[in-house]
Amino acid sequence: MDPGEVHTRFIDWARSNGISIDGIAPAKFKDRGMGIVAAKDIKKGDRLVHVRNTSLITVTQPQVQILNFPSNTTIHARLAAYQALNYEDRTCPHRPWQDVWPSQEEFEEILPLHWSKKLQDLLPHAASVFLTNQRSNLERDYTSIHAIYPKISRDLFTYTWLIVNTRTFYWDYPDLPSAHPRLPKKRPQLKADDCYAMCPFMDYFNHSDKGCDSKADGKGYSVTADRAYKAGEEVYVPYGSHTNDFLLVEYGFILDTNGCDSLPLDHLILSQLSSEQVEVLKEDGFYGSYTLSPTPPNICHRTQAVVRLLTLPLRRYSAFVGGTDEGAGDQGKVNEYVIGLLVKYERQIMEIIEEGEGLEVSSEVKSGQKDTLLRRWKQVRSIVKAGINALSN
Ligand SMILES: C[S@@+](CC[C@H](N)C(=O)[O-])C[C@H]1O[C@@H](n2cnc3c(N)ncnc32)[C@H](O)[C@@H]1O
Repeated sequence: MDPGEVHTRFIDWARSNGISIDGIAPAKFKDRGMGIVAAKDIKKGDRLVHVRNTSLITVTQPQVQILNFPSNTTIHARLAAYQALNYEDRTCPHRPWQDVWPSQEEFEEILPLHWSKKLQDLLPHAASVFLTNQRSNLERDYTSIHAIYPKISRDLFTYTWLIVNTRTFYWDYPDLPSAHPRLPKKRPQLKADDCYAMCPFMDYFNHSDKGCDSKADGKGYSVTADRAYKAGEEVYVPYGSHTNDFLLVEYGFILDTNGCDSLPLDHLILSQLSSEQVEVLKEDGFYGSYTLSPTPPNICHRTQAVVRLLTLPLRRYSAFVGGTDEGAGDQGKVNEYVIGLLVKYERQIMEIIEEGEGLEVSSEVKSGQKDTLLRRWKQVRSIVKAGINALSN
């Protein structure tokens, strides 16, 4: 189970930097880089790792604070710039940590941001929306950093920005008092985008929809075993309740089994609405975020509402959203409408899968990228089929 020299050096560095590691070790896995294995049998509730708050990298750390950023620079951009400024410095204090991160080439292979346009154009709609947002956030951050640190190249910034994106943990500064001047904003105003911490060693854990519990408190960050593990088993930490489209764009992989997976239906439904219907839905708080899940009840309450507006007299829709009618009497009509949309979508999916299968592997279309894209589309088709079957019965 020897993880290799750079990893052994990093573990020594980690232990001497306030990180306790108990019963687990880094290991290399096929198709997912490094991860964590149980180095011995582990009991449920055992603490596997603790990272002291002073070993985290956050914007309140003095070495990040001394950098000069305009006040509207995002936390993501500040951490990425800090890493970029240190990246070429062999004497940087956390060099052993940087040495175990995935390379730029590995990101180019797995992250859709780096895929060719040909493949990006074939992404499922939800993934393509995530990618557009990611691209515009990166552009915003690069523009603000380039203005003050022009020596940081776009390539290096993109790399460290993606390192931050794939390797940070949620940290709402529990070690600092509520109105501490080092907080980016006063605590009650903290947004999720402010709560980034880079967490040495913790960032070895791969994601699964089920796994160990991670917890932050005033002393630092820790991971506790969610169940018993046999020596040699991989140990996961869930990154959150994410769909496979989100995981693909933000982290560069999809899960074969993902209890949090679903499909947004907005791209099928919003185009069916008249401008009056859009107004009604906005007023009632039911505009957008329509979802299809692979398991019952398959269509969410918001989808129930919008389809009622599309297919029934206004008063029946109003009774449903107002809660005076549960809507069972109209369910057949709602299901029939959604099945119609899904059957049409399934035909489009088949065409896309056919197009994807026909792509020749080349420098523009790497075989792993094509494989991931097709796997995702086949998952999308299964969710759609499950929806059609459930609603037909
Ligand atoms: C926090 S890092 C985890 C450690 C990482 N595997 C490494 O080699 O350093 C997150 C990255 O790990 C990979 N990853 C995490 N969970 C995965 C999984 N279940 N399957 C495939 N890749 C995974 C993805 O590349 C993701 O961007």
